[in-house]
Amino acid sequence: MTRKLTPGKLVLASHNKGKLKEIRALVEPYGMEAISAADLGLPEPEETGTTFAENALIKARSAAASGYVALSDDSGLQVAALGGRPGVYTADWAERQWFEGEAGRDWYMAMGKVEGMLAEMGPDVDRSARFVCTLALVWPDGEELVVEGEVQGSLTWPPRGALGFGYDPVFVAKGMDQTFAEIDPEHKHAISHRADAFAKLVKAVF
Ligand SMILES: O=c1nc[nH]c2c1ncn2[C@H]1C[C@H](O)[C@@H](COP(=O)(O)OP(=O)(O)OP(=O)(O)O)O1
Ligand SMILES: [Mg+2]
Repeated sequence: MTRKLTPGKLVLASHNKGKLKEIRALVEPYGMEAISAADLGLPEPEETGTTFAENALIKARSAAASGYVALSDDSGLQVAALGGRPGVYTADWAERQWFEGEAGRDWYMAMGKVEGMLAEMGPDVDRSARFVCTLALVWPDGEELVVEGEVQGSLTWPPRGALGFGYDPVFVAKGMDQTFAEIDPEHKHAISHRADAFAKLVKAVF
């Protein structure tokens, strides 16, 4: 049995603003006060793992050195026709850029790269894809928990919608017509890979 999480401070070991917003909304109802790794001045570790779980553990272990329980999220898009790519390299496919004085990633370029590869395969290419989310919870004394969630769907082009982040404008979940960037955040929280993983975390620690 895993240790339970008691209400209090929780470090979110992510430097992605879109994710931070979603994870905050997920943990706050459980009485957790979410602080980001950046707020604590923690460095962003290099994600040298080859699996989502390895990278999630690298990020959470690094943040747990702060003395607080740490929660990280390593996630990505797996496209069937591309043999599961970009997968753990999803963030890397969007080059780092500076937007209005802030560091960020060029998601439009990344979505275009995926679309270009699919387009080369012809009009009948299998457009199915899934988002994967691995959450790692690490206590400062070394206890660890890893859970994984997913959502199945397909890719659409051109991108639609301005909500969410990352690849949301091109991802349509199974059985839906709207992209993840066109639906309310509450709706995305109910069906996303992050919500799926979080539900498993809740079962284990709350
Ligand atoms: O719900 C999502 N909607 C759209 N795109 C998403 C989603 N979830 C993950 N993604 C894409 C973007 C993200 O950047 C990459 C994961 O890369 P990943 O290394 O886990 O995150 P990151 O570098 O952006 O932030 P950090 O490592 O500081 O948590 O997959
Ligand atoms: Mg990352």
